[in-house]
Amino acid sequence: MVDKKIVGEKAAEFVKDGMVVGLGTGSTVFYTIQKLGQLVKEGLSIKGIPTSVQTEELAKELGIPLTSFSEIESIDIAIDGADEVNSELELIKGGGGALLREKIIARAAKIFIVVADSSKRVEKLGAFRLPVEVITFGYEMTEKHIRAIGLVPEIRLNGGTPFITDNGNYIFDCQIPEHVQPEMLERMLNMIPGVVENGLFVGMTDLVITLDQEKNVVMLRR
Ligand SMILES: O=C[C@H](O)[C@H](O)[C@H](O)COP(=O)(O)O
Repeated sequence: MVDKKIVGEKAAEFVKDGMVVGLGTGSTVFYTIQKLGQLVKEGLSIKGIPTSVQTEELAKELGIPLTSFSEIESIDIAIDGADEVNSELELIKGGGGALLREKIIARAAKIFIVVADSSKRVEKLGAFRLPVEVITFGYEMTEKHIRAIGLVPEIRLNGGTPFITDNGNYIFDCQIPEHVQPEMLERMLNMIPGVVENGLFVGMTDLVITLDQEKNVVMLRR
């Protein structure tokens, strides 16, 4: 909890007056958003673009002005959490089900910052099952195709029924093969009809804000 707060709040230092800011989703970036809410109250002028309904509600509660893609040309900075980060700054995201909007916003951002306590740092991606967002039509067939490329998918449930994303889709949480290149897997999955997006973020992260064993803030750059 404390670790998430330290890295989350640190990221707010990168946000400057006048910026359009991609607001991520989850319990780490929660602290960034809280801090930004405080700075806005103190006079910081920014526009947020949220990656989920949950974050939109939080930002509204905190008084952070929001914008949308119909009003902006680009995003100056996006800040988000991650479920796993490797040494190449490749990520698995989507534990909270927000991966699709998160990837759209990360891709649109000039700078993409990840806030991740040390528990998220891994040598190899994959201990955390990879979230894959699929449309509901034909999802049984989509599952077979995902299985056919070597993954072991399991539909995400919420109280016994399929979890529904903010976009009205389902999520398969997938065990991924032991020796797989994240970039190749990201592409292969997105070629399957019915797959909308997957939680591999490759070549997108500019900076990871994390902690070392002594709890000092560490910046990992690409
Ligand atoms: O869909 C959720 C997002 O990808 C989150 O950024 C990710 O799950 C990390 O969340 P947390 O900071 O709560 O561990």
